[in-house]
Amino acid sequence: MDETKHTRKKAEANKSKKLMLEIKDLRKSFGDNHVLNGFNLELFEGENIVIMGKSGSGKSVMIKCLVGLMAPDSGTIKIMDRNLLGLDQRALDELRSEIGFLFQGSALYDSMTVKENLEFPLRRHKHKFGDLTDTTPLVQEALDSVGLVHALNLMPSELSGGMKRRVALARTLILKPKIILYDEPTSGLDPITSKEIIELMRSIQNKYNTSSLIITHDVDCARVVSERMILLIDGINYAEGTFDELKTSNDKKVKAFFK
Ligand SMILES: Nc1ncnc2c1ncn2[C@@H]1O[C@H](COP(=O)(O)OP(=O)(O)OP(=O)(O)O)[C@@H](O)[C@H]1O
Repeated sequence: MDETKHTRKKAEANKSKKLMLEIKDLRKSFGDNHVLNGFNLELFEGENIVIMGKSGSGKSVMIKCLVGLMAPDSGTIKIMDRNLLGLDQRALDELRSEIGFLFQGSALYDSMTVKENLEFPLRRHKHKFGDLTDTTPLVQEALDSVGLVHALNLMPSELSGGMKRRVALARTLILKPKIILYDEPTSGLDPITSKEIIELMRSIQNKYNTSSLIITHDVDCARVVSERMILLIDGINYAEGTFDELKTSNDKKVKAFFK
C-alpha cells in the first residue's frame, strides 16, 4: 500500500480510538535557549510512538513537563482527558500511578530482593490497590510478564544487565499503567539483550494494551516497536510518520537520523 494512504488509513482508525495523551503547543525556554517551540503530540490507546531527537533537542525537557517535574512556559498537556497543568499534588500523584516509567536511571535498590523492589511502588500508590495483605500474586504476575518469575528472591547484584532492565520493567508493570514512558530502553545493552527488551516491549503492549512513548536513538528499536515516529527538531514535531515513511523521506534533517 502507498505510505500516504497507509498514514491516512491509520489516522482514520485512530479517530475511533481513545486519546490517552495530548500535548498541544508546548513551549519552554531557558533564557535565550528556546528548547520547545510549539511541540504537539497525540498518543492513542494501544499505540507506541517513538520520539527521536538529537542530543540537547529537548526530549528530557518534554518528558519532565509531561510528568509534572517541570512547568512549561505555555501549552497544554492532557492525560486521559485530565489537564495536567491544573492538578494539585494529590491528583498528580494519582495520575502518575497510571503512568509507568522506564528511565535510564531507574536503578533497583541494591539492598532489597527483586520481590521487595517490586513491592515498593505498591506501597507508594496504596490508593490504587488498597492495603494488600499478600503482594505475591501481583509480584509474580509482573515478573511473569518479563519472564523472570524464578528471580523472585534474588538480589540485584545476582542479575545481569538485561535481567535488571527486565526487573525494572516489571516494577513499572506492577501498577498496571495505561501509559509507559521509556527513555532509551536499550542503551548500554548488547545487541542480543537489546533485541530481547524490544520484543518484550511489544509483548507488553499486546498483553496490556498499553500506550507508550519511547525515546530512543536505536533505529532498530524504533523500527520494531513504533506504530508512529516523531522527530523532535528545532523544538517542534518536525516530522511525523511510520518508520518506513520517515526512512524514505527526502528531507535532509530527517535522513540524518537513519544513516
Ligand atoms: N533546568 C535547566 N536549566 C537550563 N537549561 C536546561 C535545563 N534543562 C535542560 N536545559 C537545556 O535544554 C536543552 C534540552 O535539554 P534536554 O536534556 O531536554 O535534551 P535531550 O534531547 O534530552 O538530550 P539527550 O539526548 O542528550 O539526553 C539543552 O540545551 C539543555 O541545556
